[in-house]
Amino acid sequence: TLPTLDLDPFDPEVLRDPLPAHAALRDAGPLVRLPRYDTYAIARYDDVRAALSDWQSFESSAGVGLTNFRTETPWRPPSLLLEADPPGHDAPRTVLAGILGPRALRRLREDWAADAERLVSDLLAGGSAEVDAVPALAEAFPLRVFPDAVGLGRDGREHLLPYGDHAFNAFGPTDNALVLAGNADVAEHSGWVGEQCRRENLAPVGFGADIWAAADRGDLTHAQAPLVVRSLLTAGVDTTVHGIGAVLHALATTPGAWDLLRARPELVRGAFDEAVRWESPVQAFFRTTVRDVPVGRDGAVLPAGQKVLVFFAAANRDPHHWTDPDTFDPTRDPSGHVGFGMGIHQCVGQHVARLEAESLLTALLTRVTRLELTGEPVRHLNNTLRAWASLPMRLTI
Ligand code: HEM
Ligand SMILES: O=C(O)c1ccc(C2CC2)cc1
Repeated sequence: TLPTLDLDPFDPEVLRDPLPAHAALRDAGPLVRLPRYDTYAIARYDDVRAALSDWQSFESSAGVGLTNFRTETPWRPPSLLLEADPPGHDAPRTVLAGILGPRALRRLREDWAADAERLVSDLLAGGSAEVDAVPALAEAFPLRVFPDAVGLGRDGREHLLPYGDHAFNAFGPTDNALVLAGNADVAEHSGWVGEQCRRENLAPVGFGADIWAAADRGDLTHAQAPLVVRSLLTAGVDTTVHGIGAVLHALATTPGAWDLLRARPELVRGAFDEAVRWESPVQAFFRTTVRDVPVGRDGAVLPAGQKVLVFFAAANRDPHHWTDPDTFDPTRDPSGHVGFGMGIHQCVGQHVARLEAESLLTALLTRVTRLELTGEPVRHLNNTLRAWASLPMRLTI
């Protein structure tokens, strides 16, 4: 029989410190039963990679949360990328990959660097500064550059973070406290987000306009276009906010890391990916088995029609794959990490995330000689996101 853990991965205390639970899952075996939710978990690096690469056996179109779209109603119309499989997944993915690809982002590099310098310069106008790096940097920078890059209007942008936070909570159990708390305001946030996806509400230049132009070219249908814009608004804000929070926390708490990056700016992009590996802002997503599928090499078989939680975060700290996995090492080569996923659903916005982080970190590294915590960091709990609510820091010039 399969190893079983009476673990609730969505328990607030597990969300606050998931590392012991991830270690227990890896130690228990390649496939572990979680009877709490009548589901399963895969946490070892090799088995996570295998599951993510085998989209035919592990589908996304039944949803990547606990809710099984085959038998339950999703809280919002399913994503045409995240909650779709080939062939339906193919066109929206190809369109977004072109719009968010490294070449397409070249035109943003200069503006985002200048905007990061302005943000940092304002922050340091009075010399060294004590800030909460979450609102002042991790939230402020993405919310300055990404809505403009999408082509959103000025008003209502305060809906973006709470909408995304609820969306990420809603991948968990829909009756848990975090989801219930979010239900109160979700209609308002969701209504605003839906409005912004309409062609007439998007600027003539930006990712949104590019999506509608793809529909004009016939690469998408016009009915699909707003949902593809919605994907950007759902996936593109909270993730980068918490990715930047993670790398700032990692740099402030790893002796010598800040000095190293000031001396070797070519390490900046790798350091962000190392932070995405180390912290895994997106912790885990579900898949649903299409057939009975073997997992691991000890004969375990996952029955068809089952939801299984695929733990990116646990794989990213698997000692059988990574040397000294719990250490944030900006000189490590983090390639192969699954913090952006792996396979056909691998993050299509990863280049946007990297450019945002690189722009802000470069502006900070140029001006700040020392980055340190001045108080206890505070976690922001979410069913899917690993996040900081507060990072009290001193930026010394
Ligand atoms: C640090 C920041 C980010 C992290 C950690 C992250 C993480 C991920 C992960 C783990 C997946 C795979 C989901 C799966 O396998 O089911 C994914 C997919 C996706 N991400 Fe990101 N993401 C980030 C930033 C972004 C940004 C900035 C955008 C948009 C501009 C974005 C848009 C998407 C979309 C649309 C998908 C679905 C791709 C598909 O299913 O083909 N992400 N992301
Ligand atoms: O397509 C979407 O709506 C979507 C929502 C959330 C994500 C998470 C993985 C970053 C990705 C896509």
